[in-house]
Amino acid sequence: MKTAIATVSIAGDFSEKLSAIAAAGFDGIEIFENDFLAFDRSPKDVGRMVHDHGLEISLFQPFRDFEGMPEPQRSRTFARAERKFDLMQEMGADLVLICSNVSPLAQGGIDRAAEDLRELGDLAARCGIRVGYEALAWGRFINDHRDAWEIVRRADHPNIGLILDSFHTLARKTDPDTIRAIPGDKIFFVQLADAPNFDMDLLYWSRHFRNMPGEGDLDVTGFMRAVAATGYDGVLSLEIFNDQFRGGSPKSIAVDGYRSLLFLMDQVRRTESSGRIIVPEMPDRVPVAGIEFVEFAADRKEAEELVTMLASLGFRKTGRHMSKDVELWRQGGINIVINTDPHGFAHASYISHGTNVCDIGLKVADAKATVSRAETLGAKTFEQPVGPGELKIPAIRGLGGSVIHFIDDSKDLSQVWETEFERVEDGLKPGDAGLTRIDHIAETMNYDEMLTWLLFYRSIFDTEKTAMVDVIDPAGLVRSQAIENADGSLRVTLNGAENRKTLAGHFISEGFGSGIQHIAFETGDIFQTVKALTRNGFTPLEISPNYYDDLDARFGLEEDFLNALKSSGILYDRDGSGEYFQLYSPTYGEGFFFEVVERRGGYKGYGAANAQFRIAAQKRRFRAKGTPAR
Ligand SMILES: O=C(O)c1ccc(O)c(O)c1
Ligand SMILES: [Mg+2]
Repeated sequence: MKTAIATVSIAGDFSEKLSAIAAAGFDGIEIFENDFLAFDRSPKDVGRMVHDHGLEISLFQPFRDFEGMPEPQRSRTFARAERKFDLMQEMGADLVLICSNVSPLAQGGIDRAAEDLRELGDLAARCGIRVGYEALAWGRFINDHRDAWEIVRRADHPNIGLILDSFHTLARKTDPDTIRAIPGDKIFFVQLADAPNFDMDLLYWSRHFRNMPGEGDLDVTGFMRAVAATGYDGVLSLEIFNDQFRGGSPKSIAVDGYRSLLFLMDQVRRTESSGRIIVPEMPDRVPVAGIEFVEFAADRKEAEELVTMLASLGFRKTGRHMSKDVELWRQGGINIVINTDPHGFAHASYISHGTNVCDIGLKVADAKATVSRAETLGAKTFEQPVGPGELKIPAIRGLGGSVIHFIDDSKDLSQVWETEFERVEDGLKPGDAGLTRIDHIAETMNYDEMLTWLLFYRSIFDTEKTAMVDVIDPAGLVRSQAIENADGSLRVTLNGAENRKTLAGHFISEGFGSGIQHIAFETGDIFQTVKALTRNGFTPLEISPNYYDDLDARFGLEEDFLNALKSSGILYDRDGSGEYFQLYSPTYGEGFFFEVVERRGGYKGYGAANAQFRIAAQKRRFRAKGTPAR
């Protein structure tokens, strides 16, 4: 498989783009003509620069408004094409993209267009150039790949072929399986892009909101399966027009792009065996069976406050590490590790972020295979020296430089707690609060980073994404989207802050980076949990009484039930299949907090409708504590 990416997809000037694209592992680039025109080096120099980066020019594009022009524009158009062919020869490009005509002067007619292309084919052949014809979704007469193919078929010229672009096909809801009938050798090039499912003008949608395959809602996999079935084994190229990417980090956008292509092709290979597209071998997406632990980095003093909160939530200290200053706190199936050791990764994480969740452990079937897939997809592996009595646990880097460890059922890893920790009695008497497992972890990041982490989780783990929801903070918008597996044993919410004044934005700026901002524990009975928490001295976040009036108005709740919610500060939601109860801890440090949830029936969400009221309450509490208003 040869991979490429269009220069429009990435921020920076032409040479920055090239460096980022080459470093990410692509074989080639599509030179978007304006990127060349804006650059002040000759076509020859550009060709040399591309070559010096170990890349090839896979495509030069776009040539606009070609087919179906009346005279005198027609002759002008052919003269313009000839000039561009000269330019391409100097650059060392041998494939040009012609997109379907959008000019008001254009005349329709499949045969007229086919004749124009045939004539252009002769001109191109003399220059050693091939021409690919692409239907823009908003083309004046040609806006469907089936019509573009019919024109190419009738042009019947070895130098004229078809260019497919997943966006144009899928945005118009054209069945991608219609591609299966096209001979693979007449498809000269394939462009790939995904997009979120918006109902908007096609051109505007395409020019501003495309994203990497796997980041959006289009069936790019279905499209690519159909392409693979034709026997096409040419270049797969990303052509992503995206406002955010234009201002993003060239390096990280390029890395995401490469990851998205590998992810896509790996999926295609598993479902379309007749295809001829070669992808590096990797294990399939990894099913996760749950969160085995979360680890906090802290110093001893700050750990005290954290431990007090955990104890009030019903956790007990059950283990002390054999050789390090590390404690294990447990309740139900939840393991919380508190690492105050003055050496190693956790300490480094504490130094740069303050007290924070520096590490999570995921339960998987095969920890080594998990790292192998992640590594093939460009994730960074993590290792640190193994101390006396410690196990070597496979790990990768996650959000904000944190670590994700993988625990499987192999003999040593499944015994990690018994091997590395000695049992202790904490001498405390807090009652167990009935917390059973981690329902979800919530990661906060800059909005610009959200797609990166969405793709990270979706490509490595067998997970899907939920729809994006808006969370209203009094100081701005935070967008939230969850990644989850089918049985709910892994749920991660990604929360993208657009500014620093929101609770989420404040957490990022004061914690020096993205990270886990809250952890939600599950209980089987929230009212019993509240009783235990009260006995343990836990004070929940207080919610405005106005919220409960509205709950009653919306759901018509029993008076006793409503009062029970209100007196305990429990937030409530309902969907078609079940109910959801949420209780919050006060915030800790720069805005970290715990949540307790109960799901009844098949409730699927995360209480998005309640988030605004929770945030307002948290901000009120910040102010009451005398912390500056935020
Ligand atoms: O938006 C455009 O004009 C445009 C140009 C070239 C393409 O390949 C494309 O998909 C869109
Ligand atoms: Mg295109």
